[in-house]
Amino acid sequence: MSVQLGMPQPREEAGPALPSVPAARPADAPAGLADRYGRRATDMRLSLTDKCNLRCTYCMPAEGLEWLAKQAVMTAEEIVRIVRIGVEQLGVRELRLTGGEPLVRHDLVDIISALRSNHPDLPISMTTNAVGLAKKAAPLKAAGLTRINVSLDSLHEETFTKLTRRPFLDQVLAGVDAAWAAGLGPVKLNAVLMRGINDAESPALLGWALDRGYELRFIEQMPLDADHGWTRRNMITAAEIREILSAEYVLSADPRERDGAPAERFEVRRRVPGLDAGGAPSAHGPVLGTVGIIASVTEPFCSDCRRTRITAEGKIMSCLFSREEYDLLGLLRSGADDDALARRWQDAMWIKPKAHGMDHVGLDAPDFVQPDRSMSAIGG
Ligand SMILES: Nc1nc2c(ncn2[C@@H]2O[C@H](COP(=O)(O)OP(=O)(O)OP(=O)(O)O)[C@@H](O)[C@H]2O)c(=O)[nH]1
Ligand SMILES: C[S@@+](CC[C@H](N)C(=O)[O-])C[C@H]1O[C@@H](n2cnc3c(N)ncnc32)[C@H](O)[C@@H]1O
Ligand code: SF4
Ligand code: SF4
Repeated sequence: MSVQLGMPQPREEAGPALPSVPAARPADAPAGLADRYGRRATDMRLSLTDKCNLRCTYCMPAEGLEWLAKQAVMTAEEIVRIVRIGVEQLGVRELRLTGGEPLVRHDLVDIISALRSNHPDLPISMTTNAVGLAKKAAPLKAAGLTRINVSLDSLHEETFTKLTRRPFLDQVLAGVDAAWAAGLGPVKLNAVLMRGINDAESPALLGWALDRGYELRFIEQMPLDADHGWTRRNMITAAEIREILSAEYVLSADPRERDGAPAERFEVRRRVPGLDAGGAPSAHGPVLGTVGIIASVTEPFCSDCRRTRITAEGKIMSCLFSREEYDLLGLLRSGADDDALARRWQDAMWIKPKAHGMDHVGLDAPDFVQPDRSMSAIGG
């Protein structure tokens, strides 16, 4: 779909009317990427590609999903310029590279080197499925990548293959270890729990991660799958996750500040028979590590959201569930200067929805409309 410069680009799907004409950003609006609800985005999530070599059931369809044309995707130079504007003019304080699968970009190492040379102190992390990471972890570290998050839903080949529709578990495990060995820690792992598929494996997956010093996070499935198969009733909730884990572990609030993070962190101790019925942590059980729970659906964290997203084709998405996108790359390619690009970005962020793409919280609300893009195409 071609995009008109300066105009919000409504998604094409049928559904309830889009929000009314956005309020203009007032002249006295706070600096940076502020919005109408008093939040300020300092965490930039940039999608390097819409392509992926896995097809996770909660994200992509089994087949199909046309890739963007090569010329529609931001080049390395364009990415570097957009990040520079974000950091130098708009208060971006951390950068997350995502996709699609960032590792499928052949110029990934060059992009990271260029970003690092412009921004010596910027935390630059990457979220990846780790297929092919074993060979690339050391070069990525050398180029200046700070740390890495890996998606790993199961340690069982059959379950892994069922969920990702590809038989690459060994490669992913090798990638996780290589990331650790290369110094890309702390290594965080993401597991989306799917009822009847990998939910029962969650305590074992946690034990495996704790043994190795990886920080595992369990994620509530969001309605961002290309197949539109998500239902509120079928998803595994944060409360259920805590319940499943409590058979083997005692979780207690991590005293560290959450600081706008999607994951609520818990310290983990092994459950010792004889603990009180409320599961109070045993004075005897040592803390084995932490686990995170990302409860976007049942315990949303939108009121403290600090994220701004740029899709692989250079569109600004103020929210993961935005139904409106603003074209930054088109403006850049038209010859606009940095100030004009910064203003466009600020305008787009000013009208960031309150939560979940709407003016109220609720992925299960009757007026929620699932974006027609899958998570892979938005940039998770
Ligand atoms: N609702 C919502 N969920 C998000 C958003 N960003 C990420 N998530 C969810 O959080 C999960 C983990 O994201 P990651 O890319 O690993 O990064 P993170 O947890 O945000 O960041 P770190 O803990 O700092 O590494 C994703 O798989 C999504 O399910 C967001 O903006 N909104
Ligand atoms: C879209 S992927 C992109 C990066 C990389 N391909 C990966 O899988 O890590 C980013 C994150 O989104 C998560 N994700 C994808 N679809 C999701 C959904 N429907 N609900 C919740 N998280 C989802 C994945 O588990 C992954 O951790
Ligand atoms: S983008 Fe990430 S979550 Fe989506 S299919 Fe690829 S590996 Fe799976
Ligand atoms: S759903 Fe939107 S507002 Fe809520 S945390 Fe995610 S990006 Fe932020």
